[in-house]
Amino acid sequence: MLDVATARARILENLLPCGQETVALSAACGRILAQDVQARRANPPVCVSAMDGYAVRAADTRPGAVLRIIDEAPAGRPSARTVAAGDCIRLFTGSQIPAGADAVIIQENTQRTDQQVLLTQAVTAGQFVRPQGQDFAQGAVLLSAGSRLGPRDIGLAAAGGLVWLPVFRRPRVGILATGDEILLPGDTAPPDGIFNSASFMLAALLGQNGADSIVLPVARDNATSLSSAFAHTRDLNMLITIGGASVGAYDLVRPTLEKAGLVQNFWKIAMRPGKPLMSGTLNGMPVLGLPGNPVAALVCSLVFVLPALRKLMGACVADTLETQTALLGADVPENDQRQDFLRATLQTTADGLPVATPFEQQGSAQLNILAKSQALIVRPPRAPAQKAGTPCQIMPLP
Ligand SMILES: Nc1nc2c(c(=O)[nH]1)N[C@H]1C(S)=C(S)[C@@H](COP(=O)(O)OP(=O)(O)OC[C@H]3O[C@@H](n4cnc5c(N)ncnc54)[C@H](O)[C@@H]3O)O[C@H]1N2
Ligand code: MOO
Repeated sequence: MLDVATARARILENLLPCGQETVALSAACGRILAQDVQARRANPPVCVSAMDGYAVRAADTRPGAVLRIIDEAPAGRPSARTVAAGDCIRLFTGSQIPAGADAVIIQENTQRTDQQVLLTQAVTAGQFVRPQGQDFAQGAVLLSAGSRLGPRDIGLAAAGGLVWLPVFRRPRVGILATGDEILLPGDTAPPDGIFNSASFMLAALLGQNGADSIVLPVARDNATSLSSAFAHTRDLNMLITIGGASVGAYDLVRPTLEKAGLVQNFWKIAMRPGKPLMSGTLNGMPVLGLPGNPVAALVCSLVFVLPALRKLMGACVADTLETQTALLGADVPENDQRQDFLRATLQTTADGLPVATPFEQQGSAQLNILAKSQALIVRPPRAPAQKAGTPCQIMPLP
């Protein structure tokens, strides 16, 4: 059986971003930038005042100096006058600094009498002046291709005068649950039916991570139903199947996909939960066949589907699984040949160290325990028995 790291690398190696589109600033948060973005103008575009006060020539200022107020220039209404020796212009935070002036004296350090102002202090050249381009110059690269746009990036792009941003398309990911026993939540018959938890869990996870996730109608455990479902996947960027991946007589997903033209990349990996994972391409579209046990489907989604999605979105993906160090909160036994992903709670010691305590029950159908877990403890194949307090690797759960 393939190890987890090799399986991950083989899934990621041939994936390409889904193409580009432009979106308005207001729709760009969370998207991945497809090209570098340059400022259309400098910020600030001209020298502006950082305070409410008077534009002056620093050389004219000293305690007791009296200056003539020759104009008033609110923000957005620059003065056409030039500040000559002995002059000043009334201005406000954000006002353009008028010609001739090189500093701003704040109004608290002045006493105004009609058209004159008495200074109580001197100021130095440049005081309270925001120079043109202080934040960024015209043409400066504000945002780099491949970055995920957050609220602060949107603010920066807006400050640079951008209206539209080039982003990678949101990958369309189809989620196809399979199984004769699978019901929509809310259905009542048959009484032994299993509610489709996995599709809704994965749709939420993928939607939260930038995909357009499409929950497809459940396919039944027969070749006719499965082939008809596969026929409707042509416009997807990735297909995720759930269930029917193992070795039972009704596990028909892989054989039916093969009849439809699947080129198999691999099937079965040394992972718990997640052993029957399958990877391949159907007419060029990446396909991941996840195990039906919903906890296995979720763990495989975190380890394989999310990195694949990031690659389809044009984002950077680390070469290896990203884990953090914690201390074991309980003894764990020797591991077998499968890399283990144990559901665990997280606490913090008085020294601020994270402690991960695995649940006693680790069933791959136990969604209640999954929902109460905060992390997965990642144990390599053949890890020896370890005592509580030993360092371990964890993946925090979203
Ligand atoms: N003889 C063997 N049996 C099994 C093996 C094996 O190696 N030899 N592997 C086991 C492992 S590991 C897993 S994981 C499961 C995976 O099986 P399948 O992918 O074929 O999944 P199903 O049999 O279709 O379903 C398993 C289980 O999950 C429930 N299920 C399925 N889909 C959903 C869904 N969308 N939402 C909620 N629950 C779902 C289904 O009812 C079953 O109970 O195989 C082991 N067997
Ligand atoms: O490894 Mo299977 O994937 O849950 O039990």
